[in-house]
Amino acid sequence: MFDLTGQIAFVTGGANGIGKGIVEALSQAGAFVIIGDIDEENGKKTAEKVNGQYVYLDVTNQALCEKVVNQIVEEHGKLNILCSNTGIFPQVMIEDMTESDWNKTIDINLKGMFFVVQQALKVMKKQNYGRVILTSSVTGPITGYPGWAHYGASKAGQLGFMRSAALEYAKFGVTVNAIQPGNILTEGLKAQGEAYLEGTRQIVPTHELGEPIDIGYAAVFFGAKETKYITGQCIVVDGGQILPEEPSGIL
Ligand SMILES: NC(=O)C1=CN([C@@H]2O[C@H](COP(=O)(O)OP(=O)(O)OC[C@H]3O[C@@H](n4cnc5c(N)ncnc54)[C@H](O)[C@@H]3O)[C@@H](O)[C@H]2O)C=CC1
Ligand SMILES: CC(=O)C(C)=O
Repeated sequence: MFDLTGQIAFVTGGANGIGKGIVEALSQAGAFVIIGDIDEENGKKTAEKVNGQYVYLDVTNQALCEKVVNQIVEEHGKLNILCSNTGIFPQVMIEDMTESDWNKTIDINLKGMFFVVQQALKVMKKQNYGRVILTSSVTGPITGYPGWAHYGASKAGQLGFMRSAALEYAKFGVTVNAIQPGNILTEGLKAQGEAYLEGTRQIVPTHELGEPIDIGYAAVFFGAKETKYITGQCIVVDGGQILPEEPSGIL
């Protein structure tokens, strides 16, 4: 079950953090994984670790997204799985938020996702097969957090995009699904500061932050040929963070 041997997978933002966890899980399941990231040093290291491949990719560059996806197909003959995972989450309160703050987060998280997914969907439609997996978040679609209004909007926007994409491509054997991580210990999350991390440990029922591989296993599930009848859906991977109705529900 869930054997990805022979599958070609592309993971954006795969050099570090959650993307790296996705790369490792897909690779463990047998896929050949290509990492697209602006971080060349760590991208190459991660690729080496899984006997995969690194390619420079800035998801805000539409022409580059097209070129990279086409190069993957030229070199490997196909693209079975796309994990659109790149994202940033700087905190800034609404009153202080500049147009540039807003644009940067939306450009990377939402427009960048569109640029990559659009190219992959074209290829997958021709193949009559594909698995597109977005890394969204609980933040935006389900929860909020001070300083993450632009971020939450980008992550909720991804799910809006996903539902229409799932409908447009269902008859071509392509599924489009999303993972909604809670708090996963990555460099990006560490940048929020120790007080944030400790506060979060207290409100997650497991009292632990997630590991990148926890998201990777959900990506394997959505990436498998067996999950062909699931499209336009989300899996929350958050250690139960969004469940309690009030604080005494956290034991
Ligand atoms: N860490 C967490 O708790 C959560 C993270 N997420 C989402 O998971 C995804 C990954 O987050 P983390 O691993 O925590 O972040 P991270 O900051 O640890 O890693 C992000 C990766 O994206 C790459 N990247 C940044 N800008 C790029 C660009 N323009 N083009 C290509 N690559 C670029 C970075 O080089 C890095 O490798 C993001 O979409 C984030 O919103 C969602 C929920 C929770
Ligand atoms: C960064 C993020 O989406 C969190 C912590 O939910």
